[in-house]
Amino acid sequence: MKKNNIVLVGGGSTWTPGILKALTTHLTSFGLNRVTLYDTDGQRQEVIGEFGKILFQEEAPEVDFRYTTDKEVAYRDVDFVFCQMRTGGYPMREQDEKIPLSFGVLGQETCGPGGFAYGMRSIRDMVEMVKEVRRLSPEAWILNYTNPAAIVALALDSYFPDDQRILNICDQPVNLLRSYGRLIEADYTKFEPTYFGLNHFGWFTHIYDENGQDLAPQIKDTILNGGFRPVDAEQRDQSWLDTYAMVEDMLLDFPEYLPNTYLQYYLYPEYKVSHSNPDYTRANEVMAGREKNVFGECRDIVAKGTAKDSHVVHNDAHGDMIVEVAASIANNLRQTYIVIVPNNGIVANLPNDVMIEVAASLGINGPMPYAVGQIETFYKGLIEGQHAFEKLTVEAYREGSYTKALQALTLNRTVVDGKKARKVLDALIEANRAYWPELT
Ligand SMILES: NC(=O)c1ccc[n+]([C@@H]2O[C@H](COP(=O)([O-])OP(=O)(O)OC[C@H]3O[C@@H](n4cnc5c(N)ncnc54)[C@H](O)[C@@H]3O)[C@@H](O)[C@H]2O)c1
Ligand SMILES: O=P(O)(O)OC[C@H]1O[C@H](O[C@H]2[C@H](O)[C@@H](O)[C@@H](O)O[C@@H]2CO)[C@H](O)[C@@H](O)[C@@H]1O
Ligand SMILES: [Mn+2]
Repeated sequence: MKKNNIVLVGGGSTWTPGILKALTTHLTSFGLNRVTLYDTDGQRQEVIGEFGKILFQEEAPEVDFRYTTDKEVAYRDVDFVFCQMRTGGYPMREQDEKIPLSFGVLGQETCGPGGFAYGMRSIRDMVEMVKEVRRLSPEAWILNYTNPAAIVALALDSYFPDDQRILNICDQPVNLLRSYGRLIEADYTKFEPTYFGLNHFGWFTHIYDENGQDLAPQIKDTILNGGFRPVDAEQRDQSWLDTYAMVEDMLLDFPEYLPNTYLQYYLYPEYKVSHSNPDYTRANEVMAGREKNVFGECRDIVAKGTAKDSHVVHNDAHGDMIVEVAASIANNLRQTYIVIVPNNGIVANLPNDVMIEVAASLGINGPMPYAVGQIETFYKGLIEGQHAFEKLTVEAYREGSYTKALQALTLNRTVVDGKKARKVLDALIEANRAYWPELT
């Protein structure tokens, strides 16, 4: 089996320890020669990098592990790029959430105006990353988690239409599959799902088991009769438990398919605003929780000199998914994952240029998505509106167009009112001067 050189972009991410751990537990399916962390923030990355040194020394000493802030070192001679950067960090996520809320509009990291603002920041750094990687490692696979993945995917498709080795992914569908498995006491690894939509905007239509039986009706009944909790409920903050609980509400109103949890923001924006604290949002919860814990625990591990028995890296869908996706591509395993790809006829009644999220077989030539066919009017209408928002966001960025930015926000189901959209946009422009192109 080939031994790969990989770089993790956003080495200082709170998710990096989990990915590093997943790399060490998947060595028999994804061979490693070298693992490099790269981050623009050297101080942040150093804490995780020192933890990584100990982890690899203990679990996989044969792998060359290193961390750097030098792009030339990071991106040269690489087989796989795992990307998870956050331009502007949590302080800007806090702005994305709080600014819209201050106008009575949904404040969320990847949805609505927050997702728009974050997308406008991510595009710049993601485009630069791809250019630099292509200069130094033209053949590398770029697997991207960076959010908002829907907007990032559309932007990268528009900047690099001929690049067949960029794959945008999200761990939420597989998290839902794991959660269904726990709910009905079934092995989720045997599930064969059918799923369609955009990123953070999709539905499971069927979940077949290994005998060909569709488990979706049983899953829906179980949720409607007893609620829904994430597979790792014991490790979740209350806001995530509330989010999963909303799946029951969505099924009561729209019982046809199993919804992605993120649809709650589009189907019930007023409820979500009225249940948000404009002074303490998810960014505050993450800074006080996951960020503090991950960095604190990495420092403790470094002080102790061992990562054995540590909790910083509980086995999570996020780490497993990106490593398994890489393994499936590298070794032509043709396993099925739900990933983000250009539509090109997969959903028959949506335009080709929509970046859809669907199940695909992943092999040496990348994703081979399974056909979905025609979708019904309700879903088509929702997706077309959301796609128009995403497309206008990318065009607003590329053209520096205030008009397109205003159109994007007005089209978004979480905003709707044009006057409100203008107020939110103007405040977001002010907060993002260091990151966005000028919009005229
Ligand atoms: N697609 C998914 O399902 C999924 C799941 C989880 C997290 N994410 C995304 O992963 C990313 C990381 O999330 P986090 O919560 O750990 O954030 P974080 O702020 O802890 O980590 C992001 C890191 O990226 C670094 N960074 C910023 N700009 C960079 C650049 N241009 N080049 C290299 N590094 C850069 C930062 O310094 C920081 O260390 C975010 O984009 C988040 O939305 C996506
Ligand atoms: O609010 P955050 O920063 O905790 O999470 C935002 C991310 O939420 C989803 O990711 C889940 C992930 O699916 C699951 O594996 C587990 O690790 O929890 C994460 C949330 O805590 C979502 O898919 C991502 O796109 C978001 O970045
Ligand atoms: Mn996601």
